[in-house]
Amino acid sequence: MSVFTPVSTEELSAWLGRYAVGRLVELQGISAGVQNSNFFVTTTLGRYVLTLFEAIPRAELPFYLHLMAHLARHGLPVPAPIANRDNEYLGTLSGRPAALVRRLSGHSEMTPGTAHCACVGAMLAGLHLAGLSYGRRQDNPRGAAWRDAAAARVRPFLPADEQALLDIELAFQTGVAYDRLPRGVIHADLFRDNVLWDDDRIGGVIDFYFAGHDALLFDVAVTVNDWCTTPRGELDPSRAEALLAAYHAERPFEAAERDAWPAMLRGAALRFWLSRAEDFHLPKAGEMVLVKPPAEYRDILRRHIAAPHSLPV
Ligand SMILES: Nc1ncnc2c1ncn2[C@@H]1O[C@H](COP(=O)(O)OP(=O)(O)O)[C@@H](O)[C@H]1O
Ligand SMILES: N[C@@H](CCOP(=O)(O)O)C(=O)O
Repeated sequence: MSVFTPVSTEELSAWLGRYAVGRLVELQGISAGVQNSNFFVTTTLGRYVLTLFEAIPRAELPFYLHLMAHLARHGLPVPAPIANRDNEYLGTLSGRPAALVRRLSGHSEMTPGTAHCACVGAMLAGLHLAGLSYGRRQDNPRGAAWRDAAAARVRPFLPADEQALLDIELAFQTGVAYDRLPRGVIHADLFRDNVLWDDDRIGGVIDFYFAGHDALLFDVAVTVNDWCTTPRGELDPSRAEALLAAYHAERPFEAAERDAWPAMLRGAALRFWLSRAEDFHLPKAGEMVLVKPPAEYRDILRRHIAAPHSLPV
C-alpha cells in the first residue's frame, strides 16, 4: 500500500483550483509503489496521477519533474507534469511536496518475451539520447557514494558468506572506471513494474525518482537484470540479446562499454541487493515498505561473478 499521507476530496478540490485541469470527479489511492503516496485523480478534463513525496528532499524534486517534462517534450511516453497557475510543477498538499502528472495508459507485463525486451531496449536508448540535451544535473542518488555507505550499514546484518561476497564485490567495483564510460541521465530503476503496456506498445515509462547522471551502461545493466532474468535467477540469453540489439541499433555500444559490461551487470545487481537488504534489515520508521527479496539480487550477483556475460552485439 502506498498511501502514507491521506488526502481528502475537499482538500484536493480546493488544491486543484490552482490548476487548469477542471473539477475533481474521483480520487483513488494507488496500492503499488514503495516510495511515495500516489493517487489516481479524475477530473472533468482528464486523468492524472497525484504524488505526495514522502522522502525526497523538496530541493531535489525539480530535477525529476523537469526531466519528465523534457522527455515528454521529446516524444517519449513519460508522465508530463502539469503546471499550476503560477507555472510551477511542484506544489504543497497535506503538508507534503506534491505534483500532478498525466496518467498514462497500460499495465505492467511481469512475464515479458523477446518482443517486449526489444521494445524496452529501444525505449531505453531513446531515453538516453533525449536525456543528453537535458540541462539540469544531479548525480545518481544510488551511485558509488551511496553504495559504499549502504554496504557499511547492512554488512553487520549479513551472514559470513554474504559479508565475504559483499567485500569482494565492493573491492571489485571500486576498480571499475564508471567515469570513462559514456554518461548521461539514467532512469536507474527501469524494472518491469515501471513500464506500462498498451497491448504490445509501451504506453508509459514511470517512476523517475531514482534518476540521475551516471554511466548509461549501468542503466542498461539494471534493465537487463530485471527484464531478462529467469525465475531461477539465470540470464535468459534470447531476451538479453533482443534488448541489447534493439538498444545498440539506436545507440551503438562503444568498445569501452563492451569491456565494462560484465562489471556493470555485477554493479547493477549489487545496487539492488543493497537497497533491498537495507529495506529488509533497517526498515524506516513509519514507512509502509513493500520489501522485495534481497536474496534474489544476491543470487543474480553470484551468477554474474561465476558466469560473466558478454555483450552479444
Ligand atoms: N503516470 C502514471 N500513469 C499511470 N499509472 C501510474 C503513473 N504513475 C504511477 N502509476 C501507478 O502507480 C503505481 C505506483 O507508482 P510508482 O511511481 O512505482 O510509486 P513509488 O514512487 O511509490 O515507487 C504504479 O505501479 C502504477 O500503477
Ligand atoms: N525496483 C526496485 C525497488 C524500487 O521500487 P519502485 O516501486 O519505486 O520501482 C527493486 O525491485 O528492488
